[in-house]
Amino acid sequence: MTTLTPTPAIHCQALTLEATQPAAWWRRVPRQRVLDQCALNLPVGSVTGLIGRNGAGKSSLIRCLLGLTPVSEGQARLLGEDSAQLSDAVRARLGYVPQSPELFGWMTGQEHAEVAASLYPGHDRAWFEQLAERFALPLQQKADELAQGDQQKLALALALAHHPTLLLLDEPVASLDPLARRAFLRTLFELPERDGEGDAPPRTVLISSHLLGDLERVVSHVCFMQAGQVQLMDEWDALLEHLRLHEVSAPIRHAAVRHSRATATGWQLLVDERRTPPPALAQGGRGLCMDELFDVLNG
Ligand SMILES: Nc1ncnc2c1ncn2[C@@H]1O[C@H](COP(=O)(O)OP(=O)(O)OP(=O)(O)O)[C@@H](O)[C@H]1O
Repeated sequence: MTTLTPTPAIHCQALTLEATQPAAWWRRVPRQRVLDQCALNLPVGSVTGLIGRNGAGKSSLIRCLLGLTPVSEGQARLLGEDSAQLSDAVRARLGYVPQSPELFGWMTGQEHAEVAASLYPGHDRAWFEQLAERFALPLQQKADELAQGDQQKLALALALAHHPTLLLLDEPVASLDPLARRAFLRTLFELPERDGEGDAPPRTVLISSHLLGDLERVVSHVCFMQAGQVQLMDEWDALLEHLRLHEVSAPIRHAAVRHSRATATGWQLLVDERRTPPPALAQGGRGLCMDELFDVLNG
């Protein structure tokens, strides 16, 4: 009997984007590749935090996944279709919020909703208005007159209003105040249940953010990026359970050591207990929160 593997919501392999401009003079090592052989497999219903330092390649990856930036090599698939040739049916199931909201400055929130309704057959006006109320968003004001955070809220409400099956959010909460951030993250969490009713597939979310405390509360998976590469991609609960930080005097090379870095007093090793560590690393060590893991991976 053959077992069918469900189609992932996002799949990419060997995704590479060559830099089109010369490397900046201030970079010590000229960067030829904005993305370098990125591979991802995000199951339907997952909420994945995309994490990395400024310039790691998060926005570029999201744009390549969406087919907005043509890749130099490799392939990406969203909801089972090639990103470079998405059908209208798949486009109608996507929600995207770019880092800087793309709004029409002269139009009010209500007018934006009318445009969204003409583009997305599934646009749900009542849900859009509920979201606006939840985010305390003034819908009668022109986008140009909205504060930066309110512009971001409008972009979020518009992206959520047609109940997308797959949401790609590029630093969606960076300008939101703590109340609005909590309201948004609560909404994000509620959505799969809401759409899980009936026959609708659960929602998949890829969200980039530097607010790791927030991400830690909502994600099922994490993808750490560094210098255009996927550094670590896994289920967050599995990393919490199996990844341990060991402080040692000398580095140890072993398949269980996922990352090592020198410190002032010795070495820090990130050890994955699922890979049968050597005796010296089989016990001890300590678990890490997302902030600490970020520090170790980028230190
Ligand atoms: N077409 C291009 N040619 C050359 N360099 C590029 C190109 N596109 C992006 N870059 C550079 O690649 C790097 C990755 O940019 P990107 O915006 O994807 O990073 P990011 O992880 O989203 O950063 P941030 O957290 O600051 O938003 C940056 O240094 C950017 O300037």
